[in-house]
Amino acid sequence: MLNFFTREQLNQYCSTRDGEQRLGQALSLPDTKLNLVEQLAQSKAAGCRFVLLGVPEDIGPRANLGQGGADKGWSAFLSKFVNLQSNHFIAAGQILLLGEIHCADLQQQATVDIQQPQQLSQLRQCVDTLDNRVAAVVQAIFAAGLLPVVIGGGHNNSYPIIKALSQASGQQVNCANLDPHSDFRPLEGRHSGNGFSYAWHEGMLKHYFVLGLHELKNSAATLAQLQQAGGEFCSYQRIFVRQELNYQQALDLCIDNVVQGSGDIGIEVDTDSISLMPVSAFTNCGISVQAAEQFVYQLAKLPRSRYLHLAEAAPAQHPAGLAAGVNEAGQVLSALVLAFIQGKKDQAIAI
Ligand SMILES: N=CN[C@@H](CCC(=O)O)C(=O)O
Repeated sequence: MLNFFTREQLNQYCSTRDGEQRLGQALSLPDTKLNLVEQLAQSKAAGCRFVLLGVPEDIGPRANLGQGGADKGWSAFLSKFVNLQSNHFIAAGQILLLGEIHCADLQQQATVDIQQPQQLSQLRQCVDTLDNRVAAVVQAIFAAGLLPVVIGGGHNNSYPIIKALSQASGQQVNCANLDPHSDFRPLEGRHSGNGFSYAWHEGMLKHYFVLGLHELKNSAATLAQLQQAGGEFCSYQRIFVRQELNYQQALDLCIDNVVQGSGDIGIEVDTDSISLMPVSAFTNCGISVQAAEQFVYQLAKLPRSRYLHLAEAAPAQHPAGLAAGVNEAGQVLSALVLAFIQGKKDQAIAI
């Protein structure tokens, strides 16, 4: 249920220029003769640290009654990332461009009328099927001692990633989530709004902190359930409207929360936290790209942070159209991946 990335695909994204080497020309690609476990072991032995994995789906946001388009986030990322320059600022050889979760069949099944309860329930079943595919591949990456960077699709994919990390590490996972939404909606069938409530309900999530939560984009029931689970947050309004603390102080609260205990740490970014980002739930009342980069960078510096997940980018939702959306989403996603790689390079010895 994983499609390895091929040289032919890469050539479609990567433009070359004499005298320059682009990231796409320097990073590693899988050997299609190997199976996933063999590939990951070989990559690890060859000095790889980061594994790029795409999830080209938007069934999660649609099963959450939201807008589609998150299936194109991965390709937008690739179109920008592989054309960045390869130079001494980045160890491109440490990056494996693994491929993408096979989603085409699920995407095809997802042309349903969500107003019909039975069809909505079918769509949520498809998300459940997707969960199993994502969890299996991500668990293999963790088991190989590598750091997955999961891009594209809805925020529903937080659940299988947390599950994979919890199973690979044998303990509950802590998560820092940059998001206006807590994604702690009821257990009503899987979708992009309940990845963390499902993970908590199944005993896989321990310390959970939402940075930049929007006070009026979370239902009273969701907030009550979050509180009952011991989840914490620092709201967008506390930081930017009432100015009770500054962004760095809020980020420090987040870090202090997720370093508790001994669990591995997940770095989750719903890109709908970023102002003007083309996403399923568009906002112009969000944070800056630089603030999101700082979130990723500072959390990546923690030795126990084990993955980066970038969700919800939906290029077609850009007000100026798809081409502008691909440009914007591709650049922002690339910047956040680079912040993660930089943070791991500057990682502290131990916390
Ligand atoms: N992952 C996003 N979750 C949001 C989506 C909101 C929207 O689509 O408008 C939520 O469930 O509230």
